[in-house]
Amino acid sequence: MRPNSNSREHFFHNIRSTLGNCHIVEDIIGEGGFGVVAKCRNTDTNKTVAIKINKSEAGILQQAVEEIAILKRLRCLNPDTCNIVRWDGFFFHKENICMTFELLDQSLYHYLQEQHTRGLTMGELKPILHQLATALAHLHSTETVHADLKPVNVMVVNRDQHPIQVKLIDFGLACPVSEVKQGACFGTVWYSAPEMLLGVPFKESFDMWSLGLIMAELILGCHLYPGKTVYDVLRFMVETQGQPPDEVLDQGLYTENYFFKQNNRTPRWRFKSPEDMYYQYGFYASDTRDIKLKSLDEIDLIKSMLNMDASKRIMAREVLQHPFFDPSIPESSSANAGEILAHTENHEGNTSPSMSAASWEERTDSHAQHPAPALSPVSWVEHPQVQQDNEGPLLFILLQCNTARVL
Ligand SMILES: Nc1ncnc2c1ncn2[C@@H]1O[C@H](COP(=O)(O)OP(=O)(O)OP(=O)(O)O)[C@@H](O)[C@H]1O
Repeated sequence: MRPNSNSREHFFHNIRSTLGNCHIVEDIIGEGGFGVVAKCRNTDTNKTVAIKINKSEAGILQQAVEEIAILKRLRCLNPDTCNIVRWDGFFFHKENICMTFELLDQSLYHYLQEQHTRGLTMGELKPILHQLATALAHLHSTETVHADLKPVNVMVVNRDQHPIQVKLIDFGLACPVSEVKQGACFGTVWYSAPEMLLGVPFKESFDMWSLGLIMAELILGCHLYPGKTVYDVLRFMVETQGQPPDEVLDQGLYTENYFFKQNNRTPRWRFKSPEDMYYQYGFYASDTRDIKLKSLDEIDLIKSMLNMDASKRIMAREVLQHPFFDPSIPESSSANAGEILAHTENHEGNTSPSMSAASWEERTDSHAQHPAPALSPVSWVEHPQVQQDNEGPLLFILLQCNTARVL
C-alpha cells in the first residue's frame, strides 16, 4: 500500500536512498517537527555533508524559505572565523526543500550530557563561550537576531579536537531586527528572554540573554531557569533577579497576564503569586516550593548578560572584551568551572567548599597576582527540580538585580 502523502512514512519513503542527483543518504542524524537532517555522501565529490530535509507542509515550507533568506543574508560571514555553520545552498527533492550544510559532530547539549554532567572545566568553558560570543557579534553585525540560541543549536565541530570548536546552527527562527514583531513568541521558553515572554519589543539583546543562560548551564551542568510554563520561568527569574523595571513592563503586551497593576504605587507592577494565578486562571504553578538561598556573591559576566532590562544588557562584542577572557588568567584548569565558582554551605550550614581548602586558597592567591577575575565565588540557590530528580542539593547561581555590580 502506498503511504499517505502527508504521513511520516511517506516522508521517509521519499528520502530513503538518494536525494537529488548525487546524494546518498547514509544516516538520519536529527529529526524534529520540520523534517530530518540526514548525513549524506555526495557521489560527485565524495564529501559527506548534512542535509536538512524539510517536510512539504505549508508552514514548514514557509519557514524553510525564511531560513534560506537568512542564510543568504549571512553569506558575507566567513563560517570558520565567525563560528557559524557553513551553508552550501539548497535544492528540491520531490516536494521537499533540502538545505546542504557542512557535517558537524554533535550538539553541545549531547556533548554536555555525554561528558560533563557536572559542568565544564574552565579550560573548556572559555573557548566555547568566546566562540559563541564571536558568532553572535558577527550575526548581530548583520542586524540579525538568532532568537533560538540553546545548547541543541550549538554544534561541536569535532569532539576529539582540543580546544573544542563550536558553531551556531539552525537559523529557522532567525530574523532581521527590523522585522521582529512585538508579541511574537517562539523558540524554547527556558532560553527566552523576559522581553519576549512579556510581549515587549526585542532585538539582538534577546540572544545575549540566551547566551547568559547557556553560560550558567555550562558551569552548572543543568538549566538555570527550567519551568513548564511561561509563568514558571518568569517566576524563577523574578525570584532570583527581581522583576523588570516598570518602564519595561509598561511596554509588554502580556504584562497583565503575570503582573498586577498597582495604581499610585512604586513599583507600578506586582508579580502575581502562584495563588493569584490559581484564583485568576485556575492555573497551577508547576512547583510552588521556595528556592532557598545558600550564599550570595556575584558573577559579572553572567549577570551582565542576564539583565532583566534588555537595554542594559551587555552586547556580544563587549563580551569578547570582558576580563573573563583575559589571557593572563590560566585557561587549562582541570577543575570543574562550577567548583571553582562554588564555595557553598552544606545542609547543616557548615562551610563545605566544593574544592579542597588548599585548592581554594591557591585560587585565591592567584587572584592576587592576576587582574581581578570576572568570576568570583558565586551566589547559589538550591533548585527544587534537581532535588526532585534526587540528584542532591545542586546549587544555582543567584543573580539578584539589586546586588548586580556595574561593569
Ligand atoms: N550541520 C549539521 N551537522 C550535523 N548535525 C546537524 C547539522 N545541522 C543539524 N544537525 C542535527 O539536526 C538537528 C536538527 O537540526 P536543526 O536544529 O537545524 O533543525 P530544527 O528545525 O531547528 O529542529 P528543531 O525542531 O529541533 O528545532 C540538530 O539538533 C542536530 O542534532
